Amino acid sequence: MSDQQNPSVPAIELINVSRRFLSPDGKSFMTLQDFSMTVARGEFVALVGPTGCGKSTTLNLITGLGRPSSGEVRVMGQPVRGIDPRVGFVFQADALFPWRNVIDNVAAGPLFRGRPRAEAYEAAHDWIGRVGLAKFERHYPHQLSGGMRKRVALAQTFINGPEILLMDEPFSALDVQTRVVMHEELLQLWSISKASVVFVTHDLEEAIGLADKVYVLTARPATVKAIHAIDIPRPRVISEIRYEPHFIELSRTIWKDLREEVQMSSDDMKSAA
Ligand SMILES: Nc1ncnc2c1ncn2[C@@H]1O[C@H](COP(=O)(O)OP(=O)(O)OP(=O)(O)O)[C@@H](O)[C@H]1O
Repeated sequence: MSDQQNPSVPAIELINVSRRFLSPDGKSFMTLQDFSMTVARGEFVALVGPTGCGKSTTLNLITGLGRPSSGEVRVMGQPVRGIDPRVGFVFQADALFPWRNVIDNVAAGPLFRGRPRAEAYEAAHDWIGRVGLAKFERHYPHQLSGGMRKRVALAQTFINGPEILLMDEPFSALDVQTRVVMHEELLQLWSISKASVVFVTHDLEEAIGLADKVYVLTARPATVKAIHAIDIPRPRVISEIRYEPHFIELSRTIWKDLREEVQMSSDDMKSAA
């Protein structure tokens, strides 16, 4: 059996990864340093850390958009060498085509991948139904609410059957109630898809509610400060678990780690200003 198919080979591995950038004045600085992370197949990992520490950079290395300065990044046991069709993304900004209606947006991925038109549209119709937008197939993005656009983005991503899903603050622009609805929607889709997820967020409650593991990153250069296993049973009802004593206890413990780094990062920014 090849590494690609072997379920005991992790979906994602970052092994002692460092990433160096040049600042606008030409100085070199480290964003990630000796950063190691393993995401098992079907695992949901959340990354939290102070602003600017290197969370999006980490996702870029997994996508193949960026390359590590040292260390290794592997997807399904193989070194990352470029954009991998098994990887799906959902970012903070919508990636919807404003000139296409909902069904054309959702069908775009399979069409691009060469699926026959009738098949692509049938799958799009199915996915739009699954995210609760059956009555909105002919609407254009500007005619939808922020939450509805996110549902389209989820359908647009899951229709391609990603084995790995990278999410960079996907729900941060939504109001609190819509976010909770989207969390439940995402968990539902994820439980069916069995994708391995890396979810970047500033919101600790969001991280705990969704993830199997929460990685706390240090202030820049980011390295792993702590890994917290979230032993809350699934399926989870996000709107309810956040009031449970164990959830509050986890929040308190993880925030203790995170707070120190947020403080350090804020002090660094002030001294650099
Ligand atoms: N291509 C690049 N060239 C130069 N510097 C970069 C580049 N990409 C990122 N950086 C810098 O690397 C650091 C980490 O950026 P990154 O976007 O990964 O942080 P983040 O943790 O995702 O931030 P936030 O929480 O604010 O979204 C920042 O100082 C950023 O300015």
